[in-house]
Amino acid sequence: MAISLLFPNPPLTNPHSRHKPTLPAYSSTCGAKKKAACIVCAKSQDDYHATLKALNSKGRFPRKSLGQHYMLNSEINEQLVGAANIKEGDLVLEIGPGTGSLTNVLLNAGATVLAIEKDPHMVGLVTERFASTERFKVLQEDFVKCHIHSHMLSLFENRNSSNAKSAYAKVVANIPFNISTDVVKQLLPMGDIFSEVFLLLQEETAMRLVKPSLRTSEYRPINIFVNFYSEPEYKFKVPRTSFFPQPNVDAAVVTFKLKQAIDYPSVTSTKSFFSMVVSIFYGFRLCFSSLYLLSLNMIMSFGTPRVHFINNIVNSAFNGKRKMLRKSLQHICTSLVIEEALGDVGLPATSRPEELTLDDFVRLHNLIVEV
Ligand SMILES: C[S@@+](CC[C@H](N)C(=O)[O-])C[C@H]1O[C@@H](n2cnc3c(N)ncnc32)[C@H](O)[C@@H]1O
Repeated sequence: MAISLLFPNPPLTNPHSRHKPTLPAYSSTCGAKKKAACIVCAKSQDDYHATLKALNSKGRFPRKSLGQHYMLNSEINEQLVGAANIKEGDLVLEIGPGTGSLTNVLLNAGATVLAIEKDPHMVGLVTERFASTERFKVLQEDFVKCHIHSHMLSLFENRNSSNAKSAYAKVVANIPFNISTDVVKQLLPMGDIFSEVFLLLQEETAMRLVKPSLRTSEYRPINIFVNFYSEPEYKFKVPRTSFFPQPNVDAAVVTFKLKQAIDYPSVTSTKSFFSMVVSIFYGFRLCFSSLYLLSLNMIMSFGTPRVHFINNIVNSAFNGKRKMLRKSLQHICTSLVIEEALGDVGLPATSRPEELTLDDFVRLHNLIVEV
């Protein structure tokens, strides 16, 4: 009883506050709907009380630094798993399982789930919760730093091939909002591993990634990146009241259908293409050999060169200024050559980066950059 006074539903107390109330033991029955029943405990349902009970069992409070906003609405988890069309035998990567509410729905759909969770207490919680199934594995790692490509490859190798339905895995996750861009940048170039990525993101981020308009300040190099590697789609809005603790913003589910390397836009070099995109947007004067050295440096430090290289390029791009292309590309060739190339692409000589589509960037790159 006391717990509902401390955290009325919807919660009035901010559990991210420094003045944390003590959580008393919660002892009521959960009264689950059969649809969302846990594969371990047929009565469990991941609603408000079950989530508090789970956190309480480990003496945990949601941590803001880990973006811990837990999903209280099983219907949304069902909708997310339904949108991802998860079937028996599918291999799914989940980032941040938390108390395991989404994991539970994925497992119930017949998936084998690899979860990456940073918080050791949550790792303990889901390990116990799903101890009875061999279709669940959790690694205590920071997703931003982990070698997800090699984890997935070894999972594919160890998978019982008779059970495997697809040569590709999917990503289905309610991720912490603060690592959204890192997750997107890391996963989208992995079309050799994943067919689709389904993410619950902050709604504003979802709109920026999926529906940026040309000629607006929302249009950025990350949009070129997203469309280069995937076909993004906005699925549905998730109101902030679905989470505990309630965030200050609404969320949305987006999907990225990953392209195979053979379907990437035809550029002579991915490296020089993204370098050029950044140069165009922000007028950097780094020559490609400097960028190449930078990428070698990253090979040494991180081990996954291509992704981290591009991460760096796109990250840098967020901080710059916008200029006309004939100015920002002067370190590559003369204004005259740039104006001619723009003409060949069918664009005015005064074009600015936010006026170019992905296809325009590709054509321009292939006209002016000698690799
Ligand atoms: C928004 S909560 C979602 C929890 C759960 N999936 C749900 O729907 O209720 C995000 C989860 O990601 C975990 N997390 C935060 N940062 C992480 C990181 N860098 N790598 C892996 N997991 C992380 C948090 O501990 C938390 O469990």
